[in-house]
Amino acid sequence: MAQLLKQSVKLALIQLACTADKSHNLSHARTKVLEASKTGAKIVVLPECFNSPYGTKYFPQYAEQLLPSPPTETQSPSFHALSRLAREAGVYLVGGSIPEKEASGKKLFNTSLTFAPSGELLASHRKVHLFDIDIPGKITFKESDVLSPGNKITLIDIPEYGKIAVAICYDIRFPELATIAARKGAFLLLYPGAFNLTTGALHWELQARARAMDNQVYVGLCSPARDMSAEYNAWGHSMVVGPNAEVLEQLDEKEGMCVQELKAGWIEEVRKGIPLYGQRRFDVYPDVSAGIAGEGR
Ligand SMILES: NC(=O)CC(=O)C(=O)O
Repeated sequence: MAQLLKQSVKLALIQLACTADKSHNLSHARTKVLEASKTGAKIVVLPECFNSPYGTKYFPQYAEQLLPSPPTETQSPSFHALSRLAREAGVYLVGGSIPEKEASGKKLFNTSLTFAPSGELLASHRKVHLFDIDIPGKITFKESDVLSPGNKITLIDIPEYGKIAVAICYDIRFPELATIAARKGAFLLLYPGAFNLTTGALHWELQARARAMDNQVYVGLCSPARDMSAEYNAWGHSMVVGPNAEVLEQLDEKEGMCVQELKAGWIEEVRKGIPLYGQRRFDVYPDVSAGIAGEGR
């Protein structure tokens, strides 16, 4: 049987210090992505909302339409900066996420764009599950006050390496998305995400390891660095987890970068030892991946 990850590849997660200045965030991301590419990383990931503060009052102000053609560059600065950067660095760039304004201008989304080393847009993922929570005395957040949800699972076929899945932050709490992506052959689940000091301490590592353990795949979570002067304090702790749910690397809360080699053959080795894949009982419960098309764009 063919290996899910066709050849070993270095993954870099950039835990970026994000500010309220969009053009600074874009140029700082460029510096860090170029630094990541010098380590030999071929898949590079930025955090959720890396070009804007994370907060519902900021999304309308920072949102961009995603217009690929040249005369519209001023309307889509992040789209163009990420595309150019993927080409300049020669990497597959999972551009964290940015607030997106739909063409009609009516709806806003939290959207992740993935570019090939040619600069071509390979996929866009709109956060499917919006972050609406209310933990008394701790944190209340309601993305759905201003954002609309996406409606697809995003699987991206990278010819040299295999399939990866991209989803955003709160999406990780819904294991169906991960299971469907893994059953459709993903070797890596990537989540740009910004948990906070309450939910980060409770669930960040647990979620990453659970998705890896359930599906026996690699998982990467990429957070912004923590900024205690911002209204929303990100947890940080970007991490790479292996298919045995082993934490390969985890940062603290400060700006930094995880660079890890994902090893071809390791997923198959893990699945040989604990052969969940041949032991499922679809005669007892349904296959959640049946009939669902994972799409790139
Ligand atoms: N920010 C999010 O989307 C999710 C989060 O912080 C959590 O699930 O906790």
